[in-house]
Amino acid sequence: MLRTLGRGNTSQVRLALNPEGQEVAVKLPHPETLRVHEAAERFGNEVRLTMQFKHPHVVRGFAGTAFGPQAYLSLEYYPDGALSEKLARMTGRTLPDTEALRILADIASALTYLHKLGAVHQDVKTQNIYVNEAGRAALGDLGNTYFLSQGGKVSGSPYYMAPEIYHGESSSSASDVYSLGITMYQLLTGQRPFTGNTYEELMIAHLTRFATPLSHLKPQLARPVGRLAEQALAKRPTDRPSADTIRRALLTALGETPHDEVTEDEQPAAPQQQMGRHGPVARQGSAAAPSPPDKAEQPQKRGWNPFKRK
Ligand SMILES: Nc1ncnc2c1ncn2[C@@H]1O[C@H](COP(=O)(O)OP(=O)(O)OP(=O)(O)O)[C@@H](O)[C@H]1O
Repeated sequence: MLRTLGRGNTSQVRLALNPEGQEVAVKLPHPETLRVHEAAERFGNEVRLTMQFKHPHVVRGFAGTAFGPQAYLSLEYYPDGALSEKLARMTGRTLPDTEALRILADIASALTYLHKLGAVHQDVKTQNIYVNEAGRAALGDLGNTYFLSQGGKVSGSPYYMAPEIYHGESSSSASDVYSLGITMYQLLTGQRPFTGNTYEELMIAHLTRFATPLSHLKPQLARPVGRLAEQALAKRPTDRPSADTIRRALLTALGETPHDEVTEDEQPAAPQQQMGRHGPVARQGSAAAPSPPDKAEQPQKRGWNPFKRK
């Protein structure tokens, strides 16, 4: 292990060299994570799904052990850390438009892929986006991800959480699209559409307020992108566009011709039988847990965690 890259609620992440001499980020669960059943399940879920999904814009997993004292996950290393951390280091917390559009197109592409497979990510936010030196982005933290056909515990992060999740309803591809809409707004304007000093204030904002139209805040933005970002924040899930529609508009705004997303060789491999120390995991679903606080962006109010559901 070369050095510590960061610490989250569940694990610490260290830089290491794999047997091929390549730099990798290694996630090691905290001892408390392994002791608490739900947290250990969530880590195991992340290991299993990260190894299962294969997509250029989903953080790549190289190897892992889902459960037990030797549990770990080796991941592609991103020298800039999470996008939230990169933004916090930048004055104004905004990226040039082309960089923001590219990151959003890549994340919309990752969601298109997951949704096509019947999976829901449940935690799209800048803390879970990683950008490489070429400016290409990948969606990480699959701890809360689940397949709709198998069911899973609903979770999310209050700044990014769709109205129906606040209502206690189930998550869906549309609730991921809502979180993508918040991320679009944040990356393209430098501000969040909904703010609050308490969980309740934030909930009321998401349930009852309407964001200032992106076209007002950013008149130079390609109209279809602005319109779709606003529609992504629709209160009713059925009024939101698909991740693929958003992906196509973002690519068009970048001057590219969008092609179809999922190809044969992008399908996930069969579940990795050798992974768990105690045999393969039968099915995932109950592994989700509330999201972590974001150290860089957390409001200064004590006793309230804007990244945890009540
Ligand atoms: N692939 C990576 N490359 C570089 N740095 C990383 C990578 N993955 C994680 N990190 C760093 O480690 C920190 C902790 O990672 P992460 O937030 O995923 O931890 P976690 O405990 O698994 O998550 P959670 O808090 O959601 O339970 C990140 O904020 C980031 O700084």
